[in-house]
Amino acid sequence: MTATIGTEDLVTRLRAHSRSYHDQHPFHVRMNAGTLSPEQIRGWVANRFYYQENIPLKDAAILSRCPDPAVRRRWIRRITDHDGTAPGQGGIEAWLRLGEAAGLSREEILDHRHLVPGVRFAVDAYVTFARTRPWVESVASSLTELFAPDLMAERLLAFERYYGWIEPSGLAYFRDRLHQAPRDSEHALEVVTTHCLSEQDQSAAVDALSFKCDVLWSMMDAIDRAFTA
Ligand SMILES: O=C(O)c1cc(C(=O)O)c2c(n1)C(=O)C(=O)c1cc(C(=O)O)[nH]c1-2
Repeated sequence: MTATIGTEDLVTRLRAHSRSYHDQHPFHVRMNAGTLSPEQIRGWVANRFYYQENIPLKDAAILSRCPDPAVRRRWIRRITDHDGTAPGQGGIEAWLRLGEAAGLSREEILDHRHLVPGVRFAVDAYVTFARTRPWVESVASSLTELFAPDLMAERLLAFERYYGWIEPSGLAYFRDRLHQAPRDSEHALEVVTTHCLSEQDQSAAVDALSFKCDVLWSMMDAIDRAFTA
């Protein structure tokens, strides 16, 4: 028989990954300290768009592998948050508006001309993970969102304070995520703690979160290398 281990332990192990979250990446540290140039901010926005575009594909992959209607009913909300329910709505559109507010054209964001190989590889690896790993592991990999709200709040303050050349209406994406991310991560944590009862399943969940921290970190490394002289 496989031993059952307390969920408190699991939550502690998962939360400990805040230490490898991308908020501590030197590029983010410089962003929040207000020392990035407009070109560097634009490079980050254009590259992060590839992540934004792929999040709904990743969530659709999770839905396609999840046998539980109750989980699917809540998880599907993530897709409509990003895609909206009509043209001109949703998070992907909000990110495009952030790009425009920062001086990029829609066209140059959508055609990926600024996308660097390392970001493409990291994001594609995240989507492939969701398509190939057990669905609960993919849910666990989304738990970086436990750590996202603090970074979003810090980023909002930094953008308002240091990057006044960005049209303030372009920051709506970050404001929306401030309440979406806690709602989403609370659900993901509920799924993981309900389904991962054996040491083996709990370790797989922790490994999935570790993999995701690496995805985010690799994206930042690639952006930093491409846009820092
Ligand atoms: O700007 C960020 O630092 C950040 C981080 C993360 C994250 O921690 O995965 C997400 C987002 N933003 C985000 O906007 C978003 O929609 C999102 C979805 C997910 C996910 O894994 O399902 N993470 C994140």
